Amino acid sequence: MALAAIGQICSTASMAHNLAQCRVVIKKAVAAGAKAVFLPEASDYIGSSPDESRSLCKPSSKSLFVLGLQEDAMKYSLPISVGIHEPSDDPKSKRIKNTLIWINEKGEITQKYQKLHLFDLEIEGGPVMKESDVVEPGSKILAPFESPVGRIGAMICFDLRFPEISLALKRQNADVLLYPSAFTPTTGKAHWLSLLRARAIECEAFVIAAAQVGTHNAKRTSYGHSTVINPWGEVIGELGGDLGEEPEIILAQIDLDKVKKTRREMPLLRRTDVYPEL
Ligand SMILES: O=C(O)CNC(=O)[C@H](CS)NC(=O)CCC(=O)C(=O)O
Repeated sequence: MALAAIGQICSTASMAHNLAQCRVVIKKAVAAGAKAVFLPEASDYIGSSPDESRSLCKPSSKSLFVLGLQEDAMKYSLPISVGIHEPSDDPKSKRIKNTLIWINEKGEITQKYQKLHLFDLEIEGGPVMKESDVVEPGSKILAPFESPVGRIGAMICFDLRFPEISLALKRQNADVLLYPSAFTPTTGKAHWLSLLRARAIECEAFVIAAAQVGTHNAKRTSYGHSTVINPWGEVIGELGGDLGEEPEIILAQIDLDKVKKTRREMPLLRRTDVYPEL
């Protein structure tokens, strides 16, 4: 049993401002005795145009945002999961990476996951997004890794719509599924909670979804509603759709016995003789 802190922020193009918001979350987490902190997708920045997003992008070793979080992780002996942007490995590429990094309690980056599914959306009279113009997709699932709150399976935002990836992580014994996100208000209202609960129920795992909230710039707003769900599908922590006075957190006990008990009481044995194993 360990306490997780999930922070909800509103990133802008100012990395200093975004780091300050994350530090409010971290301070609250430390005061509460949390054993790990979870921050949203794109916590480092949300640009107002593809060009701005590209120009703000730096290697994590040179990002004041990432260095600041590494310093805090070390100072408080507190691991941090956070969504950031990184340059492509191909110096000629015009696209950047949408990455989740795990900073351990010594302040070292020990895990990286690059978002597999990119969000291209064109809703009539609604939001239009073309993430694939700016972001290059990853090409592998990150094997689940150990943390103070259990074995973590990392995904990002739009990955939530693809159960194949969460099922593959569950098959590798993930206890906790992460979906750091920046959902649109339109799709969030319609689908966010149902998808998160479905992933928790079908994987019999905890789901931790730290979300961006509120108005990032004249063109972008996020749905918020950061959520934590247990392996039975019950919402054990939830925030609202406004930033409020300052970034808020959810504190949630991650009880790994609940994962074992749920999987023991209702085994979900797949018919891989009939359909392929994921
Ligand atoms: O722009 C950035 O830098 C950060 N990235 C995002 O906000 C991404 C891509 S635009 N958002 C999503 O994947 C939302 C998915 C969603 O809303 C849904 O599946 O309904």
